Amino acid sequence: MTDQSPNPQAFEARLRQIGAERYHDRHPFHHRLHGGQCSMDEVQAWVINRWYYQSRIPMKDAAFMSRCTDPQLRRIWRSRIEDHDGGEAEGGGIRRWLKLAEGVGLDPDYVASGRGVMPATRFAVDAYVRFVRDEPLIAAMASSLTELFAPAIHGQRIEGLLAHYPFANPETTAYFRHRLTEAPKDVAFTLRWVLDHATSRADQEAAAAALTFKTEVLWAQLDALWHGYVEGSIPPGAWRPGEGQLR
Ligand SMILES: O=C(O)c1cc(C(=O)O)c2c(n1)C(=O)C(=O)c1cc(C(=O)O)[nH]c1-2
Repeated sequence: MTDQSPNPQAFEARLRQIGAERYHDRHPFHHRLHGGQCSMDEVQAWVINRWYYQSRIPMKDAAFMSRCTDPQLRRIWRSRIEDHDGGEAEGGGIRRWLKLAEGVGLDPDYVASGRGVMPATRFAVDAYVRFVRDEPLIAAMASSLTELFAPAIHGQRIEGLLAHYPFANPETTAYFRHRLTEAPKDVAFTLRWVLDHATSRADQEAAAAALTFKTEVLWAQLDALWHGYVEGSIPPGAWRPGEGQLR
């Protein structure tokens, strides 16, 4: 029996359609943030919770690399960890995120401690790390393909923050500017790899499901932020406005 898997162009179009329908650029919290309607409490809540995602990205990439038997794949993948951790002197994305934290008036040590992160943020992000650790390599790689859609949202964010919030300046938005070149580099390689290797119907289904799962990881974090800080239903143990401020 022949496998009627769609050609790579059709498969790529399917992946892009998942982003068009489900990526978190469509979430009302992002419209509010980029449109300048967030209060500073809401901005601080976003920075604290999104920190947890940032902090776990290099850990999920290390989990991925621990499973790669191919040195060439590890060589390429390790630049993702370097982008976030950087060198001791200059740092990387993690340090740039903490500059944003300071810029919005938060104590960077408080943010880096992870205290105050909402349970739903933890559950969503931890699920992503576990997915990449446990699922087949094609699915693990495909789950990072949300980055196909990230440069557009980073561009909107830089523009929106600079237009609407006094804390926004080249230093506090540096995290997003760096991602404008880092993400396309990562995603060009990963998309090519997934298109070349997911040639059976089953692999294409698994890759599409992985990308869908990842859009849910991102969306769930913003739903939690909205419920907690826009609607004011802060879960027990989560950050409360006024805590963790820069002195
Ligand atoms: O601000 C965003 O909307 C956004 C989204 C995503 C994404 O699509 O997963 C990432 C990032 N930023 C990001 O900064 C980042 O380093 C990153 C790494 C990954 C990944 O899955 O490996 N996604 C993302």
